[in-house]
This record gives sequence, structure tokens and C-alpha cells, in this order.
Amino acid sequence: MRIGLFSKDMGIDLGTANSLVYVKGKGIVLREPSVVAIQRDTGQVLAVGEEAKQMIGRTPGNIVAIRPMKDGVIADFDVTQSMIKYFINKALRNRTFLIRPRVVVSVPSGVTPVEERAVREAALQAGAREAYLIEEPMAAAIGAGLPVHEPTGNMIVDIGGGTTEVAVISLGGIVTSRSIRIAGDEMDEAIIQHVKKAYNLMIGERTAEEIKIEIGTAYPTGEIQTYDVRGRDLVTGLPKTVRITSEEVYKALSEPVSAILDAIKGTLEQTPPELAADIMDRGIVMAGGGSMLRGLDRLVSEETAMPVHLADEPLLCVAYGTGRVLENIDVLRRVLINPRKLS
Ligand SMILES: Nc1ncnc2c1ncn2[C@@H]1O[C@H](COP(=O)(O)OP(=O)(O)OP(=O)(O)O)[C@@H](O)[C@H]1O
Repeated sequence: MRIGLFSKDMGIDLGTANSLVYVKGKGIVLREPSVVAIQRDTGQVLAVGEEAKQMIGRTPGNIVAIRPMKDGVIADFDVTQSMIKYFINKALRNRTFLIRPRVVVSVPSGVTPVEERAVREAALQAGAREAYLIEEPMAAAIGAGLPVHEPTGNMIVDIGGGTTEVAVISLGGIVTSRSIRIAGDEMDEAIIQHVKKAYNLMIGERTAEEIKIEIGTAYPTGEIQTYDVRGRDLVTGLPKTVRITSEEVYKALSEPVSAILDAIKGTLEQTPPELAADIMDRGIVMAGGGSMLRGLDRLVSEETAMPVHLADEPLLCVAYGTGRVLENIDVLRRVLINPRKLS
């Protein structure tokens, strides 16, 4: 029997938009949308992940596809627990192991003790022998390779789907932080509202996300791009196509982008001067899918007068961070939430 069969320690990035599972020694083995489809009357879980995402906006009345973590909090315990169990079981390929795995789960910062317990219990019920929690910005910073243990200031800005988390980390702890519920989803919503107002056209979340990724920008580049958007005319009720420009999208995104900038500036204002000086030297590191919005790094750098670096793989940082913690659990124990209150 191969040793690998005995344990499959894993890290889970429980994101509002996507969840990822990192298995020790293997890397990222699973990446699926944080979506669960349930039967409305019985509450029975019908599908999780990719399969459930396909159902969004397309379900008959008695089935609902929900994102249980949508606003950066655990809106629905039972559904979140089902989702965690599904991801763990899928990563274990539904096999049982002689030695059950250790699991590190990253959660939005500011989860309540009740939410913490729900996540821990879900991991234990799914077969974990120990379940540890880590705050998302800490995991992102570790995943981005920041020296979180050193007595120096590191600033991480993690812009996900539901939340933007800004944190200054030193000596393995979060010194000051801010979390706002404005991130990628709000950018999509701003595009939906703009298209509705300017063209009387109704578009869905997925179309808005495509527009954002294709032609969205936080910093005007001078080069105008266009995108043909298909939606439903609010007046005639019929399908219609309009052409929108990157300039328009830039303007539509200005509100959520300003809110993110304010969160960064506000956190910097509360940072002790020595740590702020370190950040000035080392720069701000941005991670999370939302940080990939074109020109956002440049805008943040201009507005804060600090160097800004985009992490290597912004969408994978948090999952890599949970993986690094697993690989060095004894060294990194200090970065976990209440590490002593285990299983
Ligand atoms: N190239 C891109 N440009 C702009 N936004 C992008 C790009 N690629 C992905 N995104 C956005 O990134 C967001 C998802 O990021 P990520 O997977 O890091 O979030 P999450 O970890 O699930 O959420 P959270 O951190 O809030 O829990 C989505 O809003 C998505 O539209």
C-alpha cells in the first residue's frame, strides 16, 4: 500500500465566488464555483460546484441555485456545510483513509464564533481528523510569498467576489485590517445597472462578468475597446444587442473601485508609522480575482504613492497559502484562528 493512501491533508479556500482544494504533495486538485443547487421545498442538495453554477438563472421554480457565502459571510450554515463536505469528499475521491486528513480552511476575516464552529464541524463530519481555520488575508499573504513572520510590515489586498480584505501583517499576526463587501460581484452589478440605465437592456451576472473581464478597466488607457452585449430590451421584452465601450465600463466601475481604494487608504492611515514605512519599501501586494481588473494596480499605486505588486497567480493565492500552512503546520500554527481550540 502506498503511503499516500494514509493521509491526504488538504487546504480549502472557501471563497464567495470559487472554492479551491489544495492537497498536500499534489497541489490544487479542485476548483469549483461556490454554488449549491437545492430543492426548495425539501432543502435537499441536488448539485454542488460547476454543475450547480450552470443552473443559476435557469432553474425551474422548485429548484434554487444559491451561493451560500455570497456576501462574505456564511449566509446559510446547512448549505455551506454540504458544500464543504462535497469538496472534501471529492478531493478524497470518496475514499476513506486509514489516517484521516488534517484540513485547513480559509474563511473571510471577521467570521463569528458560530460560523467558525459550523465550518470546523463540517470539516470534521466530512472525515477530517483535525480542522484548522485561517483568515483569508493571512492565507493570501502566505500564498503570495510574503514573509508574514518577520517583524516587518506587509500589506495584502485580497479582492475576491464578495469581499475585499485589506490587512497589514507583521510577526505572524494581523496588525490592522479592513473588510468591505465590495469586490468583483459589485463591479458586475455596477455594469448591470449601467447597461440598464443607458440602454434599457437587462443583462445577467455572467454577461456582466464577461464584460468586466474583457473590457473593464480601473485606469483609462486611451485605447477604446468595444463589446457587443446581448440582453433583453426592457421596453419591448425582446432580445437586443448593443455595443458598449471600455470608457463607459470604466465610468460604471468607478464607484466600487473608489470604495476599494478608500478601504486601502483607510487601512494605511491606521497603520503604525514603522510598519507603514516598511510597506512603502516593499510595496502593497494585491491578490484575488478582482485584483486582475485592468489598471487597478496602477491606480492603487498612484493614489497611495506606494509600489504595488500583483501576486503571481491571484486566483490561487489563498489556496496556496492554506497549502503552505499545511506543509509547515508547526511553524505556521501562530497564523491560525484559535489554533488550540481544535477538533
Ligand atoms: N481578469 C479579471 N479581471 C477582473 N476580475 C476578474 C478577473 N478574473 C476573475 N475576476 C473576478 O474575480 C472574482 C473572483 O475572485 P476569487 O476567486 O479570488 O474570489 P473568492 O475567493 O471566491 O471570493 P472572496 O475572496 O470574496 O471569498 C470574481 O468577481 C471574478 O469576476
